[in-house]
Order: sequence, then C-alpha cells, then structure tokens
Amino acid sequence: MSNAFKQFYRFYSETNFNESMKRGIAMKIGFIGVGNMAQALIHGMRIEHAEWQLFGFDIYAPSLERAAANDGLIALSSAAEVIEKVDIVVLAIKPQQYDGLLKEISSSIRKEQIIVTIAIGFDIARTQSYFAEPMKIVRAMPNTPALIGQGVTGVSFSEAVTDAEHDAARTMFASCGTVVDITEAEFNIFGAVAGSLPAYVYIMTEALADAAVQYGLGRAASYEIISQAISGSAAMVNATNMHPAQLKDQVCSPNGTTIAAVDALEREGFRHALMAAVQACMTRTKELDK
Ligand SMILES: NC(=O)C1=CN([C@@H]2O[C@H](COP(=O)(O)OP(=O)(O)OC[C@H]3O[C@@H](n4cnc5c(N)ncnc54)[C@H](OP(=O)(O)O)[C@@H]3O)[C@@H](O)[C@H]2O)C=CC1
Ligand SMILES: O=C(O)[C@@H]1CCC=N1
Repeated sequence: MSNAFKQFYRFYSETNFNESMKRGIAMKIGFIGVGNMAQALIHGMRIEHAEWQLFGFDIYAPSLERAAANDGLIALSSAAEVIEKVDIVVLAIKPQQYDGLLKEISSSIRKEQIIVTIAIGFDIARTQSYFAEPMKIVRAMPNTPALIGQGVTGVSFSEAVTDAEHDAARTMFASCGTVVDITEAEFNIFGAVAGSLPAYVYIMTEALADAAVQYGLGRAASYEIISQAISGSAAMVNATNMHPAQLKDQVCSPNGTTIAAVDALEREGFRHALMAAVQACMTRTKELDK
C-alpha cells in the first residue's frame, strides 16, 4: 500500500470517511483520457470531495481545459506524468485504444499503484497480460449520471488488490453514486443494462417530448415533466420493492387511458425493442473483446 493510502486508511479506520476527508486527507487520482465518461466521474468526485487531487491527460486539449476550468483537474502533458503523480490511475480511453496505451505505459506503472479500467469488453486478465508481476487492477463499469452523483458502477478486483484498496476504489466510485460488486462474467450485461442505459432513456425522453409538443406542451416544459416522471417511476421500483408489473397495474384503470397506451406499446413491440437493444449491445461487446 502506498504511503498516501496508509495515511488515508489510518484516518479512515479511526473515524469515518467523511470525517477523515474533513481533516484534509486527499486521494490522488489520475485520468488518462478525459472524455465523456471521465468528465462525468471527475465532476461527481469533485462535488463530493473538493480535497481530492485529480490529475488528467488527454490528447484532445479542449477536454482537458474544460475539466480544469470546471472541476479543478490538474492538467498534465503526458500519460507518464499522470502515472508519476497518483495512487490510482484510471484508464478512460476508448476500448480500441487500450492495447496501445497499456503497451506504452506498462513499464512506468508501479506495483503499488491501482489501475482502474472502465472499458467495455476488457477483462482483468487482458489488462494483467501487459505486466510481468501481479498488478492491482480494478475493473469498473460506470455510467454518465455519475456527473450528478446518481451513477451506478459495477466493480471487480484482481487478487493483488487488498481489502483496504477495495474500499478505497468503492469510495472513489461511491462519490458518483451507487457501487455494486459484480463478477467478471457479469460485466458485459452490466454494461448493457447500466453503462448504456442512459442512452435508451434519453431516446425515450426525446420521443415522448416530441409527442407532448405535438399536443401543445412546450418543449422545455415537456423535458422537465417527462424526466421527473421517469426518475420518480424508476425510484418507485427500489423504494417499494414491488414487482414492476404490479406498479404498472396500479396505473392502468379499467377501460382507461393507460391500458390503451400499453396496448399500443405491446403492438409496436416496445418490450422486444428493449430486449433487442440489450442483445445488440452484447453482440458488439463480444466483438470488442477480441
Ligand atoms: N461514455 C459512457 O457512457 C461510458 C463509457 N465507458 C468506457 O469509458 C471509456 C471512455 O469512453 P468515453 O469517455 O465515452 O470516450 P471519449 O472518446 O469521450 O473519451 C476518450 C478520450 O481519450 C482520448 N485519448 C485517446 N487516446 C489517448 C491517449 N493515449 N492518452 C490520452 N488521451 C487519449 C480521446 O481522444 P480522441 O477522441 O482524439 O481519440 C478522447 O478525448 C471507454 O472505454 C468506454 O467503454 C464505460 C461506461 C460508460
Ligand atoms: O458505448 C460504449 O461503448 C460505452 C460502454 C458503456 C456505455 N458506453
């Protein structure tokens, strides 16, 4: 465990996480690739933890500049510089760029550092294959609502990651929402129903708003109303623990309007469209995992 982690966990075990953070113990986290997903994570982390030191490098300078201006990211000029400064290195580049980057950085990553991968279809064994010694690898699958602290992230760990480091990684992602321990075998499906899911919901929101506008509601009001109705409905599933079908039945009055809408959704293949989307996601994930 690095000195920074030892220090962090001494305080963590004596107090609780928030108290230790108030005492100014800062995690040092570095991002290689500061695109859509990294920017969401950085913002989520920054909202919760002003004291964490967040570093980053991206070959596309405007992304770096944005994260530096919005969230106090310390912009560096190479991946090697990021690696030199941090305890946790998050690889936040596209899956197709992982092999090239790992080849480039494998000799500079230190054994005591934690490597976090967030790419779809890139397992721990593939990351480990770039190193001679067993490395501390955290495989994670976040989603973009991390930006507002409402993400959900699946995590798995290589054997070299200690219990304290498991907690450190969970703490890091917990600042962006919920963290769920999943097995490596569950990653691809987790990506399809959590990592990619925001896109499905945004399409649904846009389509419903188009219909609302068609019937005279304003565009901005439509987005506000529909997004609140979606988040409230989604929250009901966890809060009541009721079967989604029961919750649906509560909305459908006999011979009412909702059952007419449900009839149309079934005729148009709404359920199967969603299952087909997940199946397409899984197929593409397998293609990337080669
Ligand atoms: N977006 C999402 O919702 C989610 C994404 N992920 C995973 O997160 C990862 C990143 O995705 P996303 O943020 O969407 O991708 P982006 O393309 O938005 O961001 C990646 C950034 O990294 C830059 N980059 C490429 N190579 C390097 C390098 N060698 N050093 C530094 N920067 C580099 C890219 O530049 P350039 O574009 O010029 O190549 C780009 O700016 C992917 O592996 C994806 O699977 C996981 C869950 C959800
Ligand atoms: O589309 C992608 O490849 C990434 C993985 C999960 C969400 N977005």
